[in-house]
Amino acid sequence: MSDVVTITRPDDWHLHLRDGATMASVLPHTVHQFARAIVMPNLKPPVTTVALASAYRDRILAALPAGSDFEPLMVLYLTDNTPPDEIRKARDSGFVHAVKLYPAGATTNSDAGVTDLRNCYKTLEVLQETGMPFLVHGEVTDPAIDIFDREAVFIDRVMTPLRRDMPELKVVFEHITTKDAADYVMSSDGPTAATITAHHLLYNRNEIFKGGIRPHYYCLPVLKRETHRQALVAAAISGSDKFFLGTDSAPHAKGLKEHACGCAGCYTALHALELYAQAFDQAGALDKLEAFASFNGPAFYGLPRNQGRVTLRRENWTIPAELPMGDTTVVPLNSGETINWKMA
Ligand SMILES: NC(=O)N[C@@H](CC(=O)O)C(=O)O
Ligand SMILES: [Zn+2]
Ligand SMILES: [Zn+2]
Repeated sequence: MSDVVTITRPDDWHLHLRDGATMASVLPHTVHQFARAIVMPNLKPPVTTVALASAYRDRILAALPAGSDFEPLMVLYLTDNTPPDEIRKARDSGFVHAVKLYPAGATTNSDAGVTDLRNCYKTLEVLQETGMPFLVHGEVTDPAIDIFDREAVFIDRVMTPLRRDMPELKVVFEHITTKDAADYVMSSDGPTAATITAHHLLYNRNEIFKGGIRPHYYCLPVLKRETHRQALVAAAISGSDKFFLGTDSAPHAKGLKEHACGCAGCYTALHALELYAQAFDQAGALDKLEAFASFNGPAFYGLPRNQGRVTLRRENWTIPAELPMGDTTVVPLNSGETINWKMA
C-alpha cells in the first residue's frame, strides 16, 4: 500500500469559478491544485460570445495570485441563436477551447440554454469542423421524467441522435453519474469522452439523507444509487482514455445551500485532488490516477500535457467548517470531516 503518489500536474476539465469577489475567493484553491481548468460559462448573464469570454478571461487573469502560471480555458455558452460565425471566432481566438450545452432549465443558470438541439445544427456543424469539444450537461428537463432517470433518458433522446447526426463532433458527456452513461461512453466509437467528479466516485445518494437532509451533498446531476457509483469507479480506473477529471466544483453561498429551496452544487476546489486520490486508493488503483487526472483530458482537447509534478501523501487532515467567499461564506464538501490524503 503506497503512502505517496507523485503525478504530472493535473488539470480540472469542469470548473465553476463564478465572478467578482466570489471568484477572487475560490480561484486560489483551484490554482493550488491544477495547472489549467475548463471554466464553465454559466454566469449571469452567460458567456455567450467570444467578446464576453475574453473579458471574463481578463478578470480571471487579474484575480490570479502573484506569480501564478494558471491557465483558464474558456468556454462558450450555446444558445438557440448562437451564430455559426461565433464558433469560427472562438476557434480563431486561441483562448476558447469548447462550447457548452445547457438544456434550458436543467441546472444553475441554464435559463438561456438550448430548448431544442435541432435549432443549433448549423452551428454544431461548424463546431464539428473546428475540432473543439462540445461539452454536454446530459439531463433531459422533461418534468415527467424522474430526476434519477434524467441522465439515462438523455442518452436515448439527445445523445444518440446527436452522435448519429454529427459523427465527427468531439463530445464530452460532463459529470456522468450513471452506469448507463459510463457504458455509453465506453462503447461509443465516435470521439466521445466523459468527465467524472470526485463526489460521484465517492458517494451514492444515501449521502444526501444520512441522519437528515444534507444540502451540501446536493448537486446536479444528483448522486445516484451504489451500483452507479461502482460503475463510475470502474470506468475511471479502467485505463480507458475516454474518462478524465472534472471536479464540477460549484460554489454557492452557505445561506443559499442551507435554504428551503437550496442551490445545486458541491464545493470541492479546496481538496478535489485529495478526494480523487481517496477514491482511486479505495479501489486499489492509485496507479491509474495520473492518466485520469493529467493525460486523458489534454489528449482529448488536443493540448500538451503539463510540465511539473505534484505529490499527494497519506495524511489525515480536517476540512474546515466554512471558508470566506466574497462577503459571505461557502461550506466545502466534507466540512468538519477528516480525509486521509493531502497534497504536499
Ligand atoms: N453541478 C451543479 O450542481 N451545479 C452547477 C451547474 C452544473 O454543472 O450543472 C452550478 O453552476 O452550480
Ligand atoms: Zn452541469
Ligand atoms: Zn458544472
